[in-house]
Amino acid sequence: MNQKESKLSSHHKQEKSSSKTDHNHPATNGSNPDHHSSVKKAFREKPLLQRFRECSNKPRRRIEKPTVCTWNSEQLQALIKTFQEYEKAALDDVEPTSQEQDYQINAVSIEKTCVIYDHIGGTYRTKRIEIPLVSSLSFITNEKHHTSSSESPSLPNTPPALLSRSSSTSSISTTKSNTSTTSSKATTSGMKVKKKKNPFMKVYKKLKLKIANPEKNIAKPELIEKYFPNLKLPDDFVYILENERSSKTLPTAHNDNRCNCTSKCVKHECLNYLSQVECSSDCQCGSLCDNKMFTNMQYPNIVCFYSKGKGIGVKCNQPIIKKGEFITEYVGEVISIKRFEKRTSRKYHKSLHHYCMNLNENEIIDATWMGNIGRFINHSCDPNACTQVWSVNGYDKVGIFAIRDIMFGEEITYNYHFTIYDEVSEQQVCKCGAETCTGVIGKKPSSPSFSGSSDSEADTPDESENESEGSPKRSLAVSNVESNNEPSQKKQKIDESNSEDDDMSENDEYYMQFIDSE
Ligand SMILES: C[S@@+](CC[C@H](N)C(=O)[O-])C[C@H]1O[C@@H](n2cnc3c(N)ncnc32)[C@H](O)[C@@H]1O
Repeated sequence: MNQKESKLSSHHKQEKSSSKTDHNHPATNGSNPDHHSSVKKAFREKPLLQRFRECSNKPRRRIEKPTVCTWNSEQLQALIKTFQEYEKAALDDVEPTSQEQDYQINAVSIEKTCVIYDHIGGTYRTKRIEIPLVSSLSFITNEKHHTSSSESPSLPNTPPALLSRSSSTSSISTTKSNTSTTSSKATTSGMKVKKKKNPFMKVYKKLKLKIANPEKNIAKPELIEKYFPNLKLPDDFVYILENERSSKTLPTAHNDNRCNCTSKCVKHECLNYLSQVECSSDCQCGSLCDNKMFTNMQYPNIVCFYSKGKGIGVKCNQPIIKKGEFITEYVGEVISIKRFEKRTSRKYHKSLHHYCMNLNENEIIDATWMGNIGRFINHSCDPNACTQVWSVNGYDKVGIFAIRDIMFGEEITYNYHFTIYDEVSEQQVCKCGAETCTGVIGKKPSSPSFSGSSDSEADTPDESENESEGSPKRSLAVSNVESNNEPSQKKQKIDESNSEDDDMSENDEYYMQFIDSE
């Protein structure tokens, strides 16, 4: 315990013992008015110097107004580091046990601002952090820490907050801030080891963003842990299970999607399956229907990993994924072409990675901000998987299927058939490493404006091949589904009466803020 802390704790002890005496001793009973006035009188009669000494010796609680510091998002990492160091120092004072644990520190901003509020050696320090909306931080340290048997367990109803191992010497709070950055109201929070709450749920609820049913559609932390065993989910990304439709597309009628199977739908035999249509819930084969891969999310065991030079990738985590097997759906936000063009022209210029996938002639799947494991699958010029558009309950969906056997540990890839949709953007350098690598991902369309059409020809290398590794090229691109798997379904109707595509959606506003805050 440092000097300040020991001083403080002795003050507290004195204070505690004196207050105990005050309340228990009949002569000092605070409810006795005669006693009060006689004490006051005696005090007043003492010489000034003695009165002063008595007052200054009296233990006083230090109440310091928290000072508010503003932190931008870049300083956040440093802040967390400081905080971790502080935690380590504080923990040295705690009785050690043999326990070794991993500690997770989380910070989630609910409304732009998160306040870290800690208390060291009797001094309060409050730090306000400005984090982009719906941003979370999650740091897992594997360092050995001493743990105290008196360590408090998780605090159940705490708001998403920066969590740390704390003792009585530290506390952390989150704050709600509307538009003002100066007024803040701290609420108490506490430490927790490996908190299992899903932070995005609260964030999304608070911000009223367009996730129609967050309870149902936002993945549970367990699932995220499964897919990202040694990686952290990007801070600005929400893992969703099904497409979110911000475009007003109506489903096509699908009650005529009855297959001819009599007792059991078997893949490659079921007529629906062969025409890339998933059987609906009213399939006569009931629970024996084997053609509900999208709805039942029948994905093999796959995981994300760091794929050198390409960012995050996805690999096979089971002995084999058989040729033809469904791997995953490409899930994201389904938006109209118009909205896609707006977003790309205004927001995605700075993006290093691209997550837009052509769905049909009206719609794009944008997995930039929300999506599933499908959005992490990388491109290869010699891929082992492909994309197909299927009709699922009247809606188009993109599935990723194995085109050959994929063995354990092998990276799953498909050919993006990227279309670069403006004249200024550069093509991305391809680092797939295949013998047949064309050098770049996709090529520019002949027309400068985005047509949404698929370009399935082999990509051709150009002078960008010689681009140095250190300066990644930025491009604006959209992936295209394999041309031989063009949507087999009926055209989907846009609900004209309710189309708001010219307006900024709530999500768009959020994205703008996010980009602006970078
Ligand atoms: C759909 S994302 C794939 C996931 C991405 N790697 C990530 O970390 O989020 C597509 C982006 O990944 C990168 N990428 C995918 N395949 C690549 C490849 N073969 N070579 C270089 N970059 C690749 C590109 O930046 C591309 O725009």
